[in-house]
Amino acid sequence: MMEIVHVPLRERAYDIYIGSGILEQAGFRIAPFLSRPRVAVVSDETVAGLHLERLQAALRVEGIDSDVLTLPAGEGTKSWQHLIQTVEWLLEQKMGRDDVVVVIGGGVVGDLAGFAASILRRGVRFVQIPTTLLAQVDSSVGGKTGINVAAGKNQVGNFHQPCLVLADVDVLETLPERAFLSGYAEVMKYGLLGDEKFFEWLEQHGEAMKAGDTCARIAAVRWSCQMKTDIVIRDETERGERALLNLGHTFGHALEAATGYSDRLLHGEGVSIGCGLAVELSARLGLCSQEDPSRVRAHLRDMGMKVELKDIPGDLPSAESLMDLMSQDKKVVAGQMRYVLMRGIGRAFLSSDVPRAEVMRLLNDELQHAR
Ligand SMILES: NC(=O)c1ccc[n+]([C@@H]2O[C@H](COP(=O)([O-])OP(=O)(O)OC[C@H]3O[C@@H](n4cnc5c(N)ncnc54)[C@H](O)[C@@H]3O)[C@@H](O)[C@H]2O)c1
Ligand SMILES: O=C(O)C(=O)C[C@@H](O)[C@H](O)[C@H](O)COP(=O)(O)O
Ligand SMILES: [Zn+2]
Repeated sequence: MMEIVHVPLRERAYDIYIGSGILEQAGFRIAPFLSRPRVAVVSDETVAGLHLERLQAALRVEGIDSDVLTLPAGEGTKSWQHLIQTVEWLLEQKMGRDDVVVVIGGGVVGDLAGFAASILRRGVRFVQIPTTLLAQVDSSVGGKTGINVAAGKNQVGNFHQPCLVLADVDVLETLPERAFLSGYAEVMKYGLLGDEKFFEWLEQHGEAMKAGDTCARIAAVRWSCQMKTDIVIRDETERGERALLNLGHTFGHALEAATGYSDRLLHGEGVSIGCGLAVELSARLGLCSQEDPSRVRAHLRDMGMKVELKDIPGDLPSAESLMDLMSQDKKVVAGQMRYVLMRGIGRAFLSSDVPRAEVMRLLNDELQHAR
């Protein structure tokens, strides 16, 4: 069972292979990109322990040698410290301009090592082998790479497209449920932002995906990658439409910063809560019906996801502080916040016309429930 999504970005075009048994094909799929039979692999400790051996075996079948850098698992790895470590290691490995870096793991190592590849000798090619649902449907596609810094989430980075993406849904079998649901938030985001039919399909098949149904997982990954590709090819560097992929992220990124990029709140959990807030804000502004926030939050609850601020363990800062964190958002233009809002499910749009007082009211109401 295999699907291919092509990303037609002229000289940066690439294919996304999605299916079962794709990891075993890594050697012959990567070989055509190599100028010599050697790659540098970057992973994290958890993924390396579970899936690295199979990757290296698949490479060996094609006579490809691999050296491996294994980083700590978790959001904290998307840092200056680990960026330096990764770049220095790639230089020690004498990875040249014509070599290829292979990243196997979730969005954390994908974003970090993709960024390292983008600045190594002013840019070397890299292959993404995403092992979380989130990475398969979102972070491995579209070329956003980067790290978190004191000023905020992904504030230092680059657009650098991979040359190949290998998404093997079999590796999701070892993924803990919490990480699966975090990725599911980004899947649901696509339905909310641009395709009500997909949202309906998720309402019907979300449980099957969670239970491990391979066909449902392949279908959802393909659908998501195709939707992201369609947007990215029209607006690769986020001058306009691509910002729709940021639905739920203005709130979500601020919440991740407020919780210290820690285990208290995973990226997708921030997105899940952020999508709930974005649709609630849209309803309060009279842009969509009052039923929409209820429907979205009901589906999230049914799936067992975090939905409201009260679902975040521990204390949260004030609405004022959250607004301050949100002011670092990359969608800000001329000092003005821009929000992704909804006219209905599947009908997101970008707006700079949102009264600050309305956002403050929403955050204060939600914080009150959380106390
Ligand atoms: N570049 C983009 O377009 C983009 C899009 C969405 C999210 N992101 C970024 O992605 C990051 C989140 O990615 P993530 O959710 O994949 O987190 P992650 O990379 O931290 O992975 C989650 C956890 O699952 C473990 N893991 C990974 N694959 C596994 C497997 N198959 N079996 C068992 N455990 C496994 C990891 O070791 C980690 O502990 C955030 O930093 C977010 O900002 C980037
Ligand atoms: O690919 C995009 O564009 C996205 O916005 C996808 C998001 O899910 C992702 O979290 C991205 O890293 C956020 O980008 P940022 O520019 O808001 O940091
Ligand atoms: Zn995201």
